[in-house]
Amino acid sequence: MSIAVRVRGLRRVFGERAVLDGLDLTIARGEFVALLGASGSGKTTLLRILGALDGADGGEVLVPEARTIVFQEPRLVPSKRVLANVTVALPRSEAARGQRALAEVGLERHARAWPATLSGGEAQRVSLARALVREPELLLLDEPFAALDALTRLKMQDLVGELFRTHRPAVLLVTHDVDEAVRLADRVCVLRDGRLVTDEPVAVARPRDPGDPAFAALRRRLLNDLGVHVAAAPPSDTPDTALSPIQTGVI
Ligand SMILES: Nc1ncnc2c1ncn2[C@@H]1O[C@H](COP(=O)(O)OP(=O)(O)OP(=O)(O)O)[C@@H](O)[C@H]1O
Repeated sequence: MSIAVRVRGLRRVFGERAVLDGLDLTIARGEFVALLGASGSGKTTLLRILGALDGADGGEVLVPEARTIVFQEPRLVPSKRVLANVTVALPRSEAARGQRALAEVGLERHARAWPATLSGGEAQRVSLARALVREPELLLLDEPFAALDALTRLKMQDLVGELFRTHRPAVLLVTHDVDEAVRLADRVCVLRDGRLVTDEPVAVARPRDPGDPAFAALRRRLLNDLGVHVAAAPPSDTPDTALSPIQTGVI
């Protein structure tokens, strides 16, 4: 297995608290890993360290040079048109790639638009195009769909799945949404008390259907690992409307 990310014994301390405390994580090249954890468990801290936006207090972190982060908010430059936002980090000679990246996220006709005229979902697609145009070996996604409405979120998940299959970067996706993690990832991890308490492959056939018993069983296990106790699946004659919000998998 060729490795994209190797983290050993990672420690990060804020004040008195070791937010990351002996964390180990390996991501293979081209592997999609989802990271779940309660609010404040240190997910963003880990992502920021992998993206070199923050330093570690101990341990070993090996990541590829070619890496990019997509945040919850698109962080576009308001004074640059959409295409210029996408190509901002490219040499001028490679600007044509920006147009192709926009086409991949379905926004080729918005190349000359200003960021302020885009919807939230469109702006986030631009930020994905900006990240992928550099062909990163590691793509760090920090709750990239959290601010979007449920329908846009599902469409974005499909898009990220497609882009992942085309570009094949290693991905670390931080999310609060257990279903999103199970839909997209090759492996899911749960961060608690400074380290990964769960790290397991997603053994659910693709395309992944939340109605698949293997999907539901993994969801239930992950929610339990996150401290949310969910009863076993209801009998099949129970109407869907009986599902509680927790069973949608968003923590
Ligand atoms: N620069 C900082 N200075 C002090 N404390 C910090 C700093 N950055 C993060 N923390 C603390 O570290 C803990 C973990 O924060 P982090 O943002 O990594 O959690 P998270 O799991 O991403 O949470 P959420 O899911 O709510 O986004 C929190 O208690 C936070 O207050």
